[in-house]
Amino acid sequence: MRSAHTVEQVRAAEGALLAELPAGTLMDRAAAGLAAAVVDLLGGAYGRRVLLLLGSGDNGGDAAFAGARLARRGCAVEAVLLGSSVHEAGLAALRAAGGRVVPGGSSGESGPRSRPDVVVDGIVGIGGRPGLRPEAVAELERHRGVPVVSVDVPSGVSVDDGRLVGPHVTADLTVTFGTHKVCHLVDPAAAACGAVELVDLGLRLPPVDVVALQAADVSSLLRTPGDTDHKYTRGVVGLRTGTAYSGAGLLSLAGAASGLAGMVRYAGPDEVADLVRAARPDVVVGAGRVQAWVVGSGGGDAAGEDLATALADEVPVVVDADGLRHLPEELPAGTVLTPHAGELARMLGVDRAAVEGAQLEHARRAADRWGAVCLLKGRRSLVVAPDGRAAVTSTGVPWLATAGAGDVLAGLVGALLATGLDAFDAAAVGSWLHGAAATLASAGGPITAPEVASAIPEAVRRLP
Ligand SMILES: NC(=O)C1=CN([C@@H]2O[C@H](COP(=O)(O)OP(=O)(O)OC[C@H]3O[C@@H](n4cnc5c(N)ncnc54)[C@H](O)[C@@H]3O)[C@@H](O)[C@H]2O)[C@@H](O)CC1
Ligand SMILES: [K+]
Repeated sequence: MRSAHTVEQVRAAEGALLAELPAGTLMDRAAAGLAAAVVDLLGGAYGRRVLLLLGSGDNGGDAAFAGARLARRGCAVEAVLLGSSVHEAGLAALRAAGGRVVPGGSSGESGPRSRPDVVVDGIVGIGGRPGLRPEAVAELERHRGVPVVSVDVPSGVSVDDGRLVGPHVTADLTVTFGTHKVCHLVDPAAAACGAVELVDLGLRLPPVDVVALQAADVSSLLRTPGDTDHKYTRGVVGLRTGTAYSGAGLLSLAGAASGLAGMVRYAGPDEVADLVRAARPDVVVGAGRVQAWVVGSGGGDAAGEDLATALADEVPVVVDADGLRHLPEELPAGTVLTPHAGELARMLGVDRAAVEGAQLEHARRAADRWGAVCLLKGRRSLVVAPDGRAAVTSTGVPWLATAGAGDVLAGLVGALLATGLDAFDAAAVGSWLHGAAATLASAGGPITAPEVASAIPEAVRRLP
């Protein structure tokens, strides 16, 4: 599991460790890891040109000490000072190792002599306010096209919530220390991190609020059938979907009928039921006892009625698409809402851009408002529980942004709920598997929603 901590948690853990260790130990560990990552990226050290962008805090200190290590290994290291002050010990170490300070600025004459092979962004770290000063923006602009390694976080991003609220660095690689921060996992900031590498500092950290499941976590959460299981003990998932748009109904069914639950029931309108009978002999048509319902996908105006009927059964419910327009004031614990950014914006009465810019905040608002798990679909879908816990989905490919993919996801989450997973785990595991299935189906090329559904069993088979 990848875990992300807040700045406050990191500071507390660092403080405790700093008190036990000789001065400079943590920064030395950070700088060693950072220098090694830069050498890896460059494919060597000797003769490589490294440009450090140094701000005034310890983030710049990390970069300067790493620069000293790189200079000792034969890199030509230059530094531009962008802060009102500089980490003096770091700068002294850099100079002693042969690194030199060069003026910044937009003119080629006053700056570094030749194009660097890498820019190391030590402008600000976890102590930074979001945004960048104009000098920093100009300096970054000047080296556009050169790979950027960010120290701890891409400078300028909002570290604790993953927002982007002003100019920021867009990194190829971010080398972070001690633990992941929220901005490494949550979009849109996560998209600015590039690849993320974690350097262990030996911090003792508290439990986390934001995680990203890995394959092994999914494997241990997934309920696999035992010798004594039969179809009913494995769980029955029911669908009241496709009332207005039969295609969406069939796709939610395809997601639900991927073999994870013991049985799938379709309880939608007769016209769609006829299609279901023809397409899916494994699906039982007609209402009956279920352990979880899926409603809303392709539901149109009837989705409100479908939702009310499902809720009356007092089993967990996945509410998708049109169902999200008919939410009652309060929902029972165990409900999963699956909006995309536009739907969540409508639910909360805000602009879509506001949701896209602050995804964690808005998903948390919805989870809190309705007392339900909110699965906000996006490049890195977010699953948030009413108590604020969040799981970020790290699987998937851009090709997954295709019509009907959300219907498949709703069905899949419903099937997982029916197997007995709680709402948070069902949504997190479902979202992870959905992304993994998309990656398998895509194999680098375009995909359609039915192909994603068909690849779910293979995604499960490949779990460790
Ligand atoms: N605390 C520790 O024990 C460790 C900290 N480490 C490093 O220390 C960093 C945190 O250092 P600091 O607390 O000194 O803070 P930062 O280096 O993140 O930045 C704070 C400084 O930047 C200025 N600043 C704030 N926002 C700015 C902006 N938008 N543009 C320009 N300047 C801005 C502030 O005035 C302050 O001088 C971490 O990110 C990490 O890189 C590592 O060395 C590991 C150990
Ligand atoms: K940085």
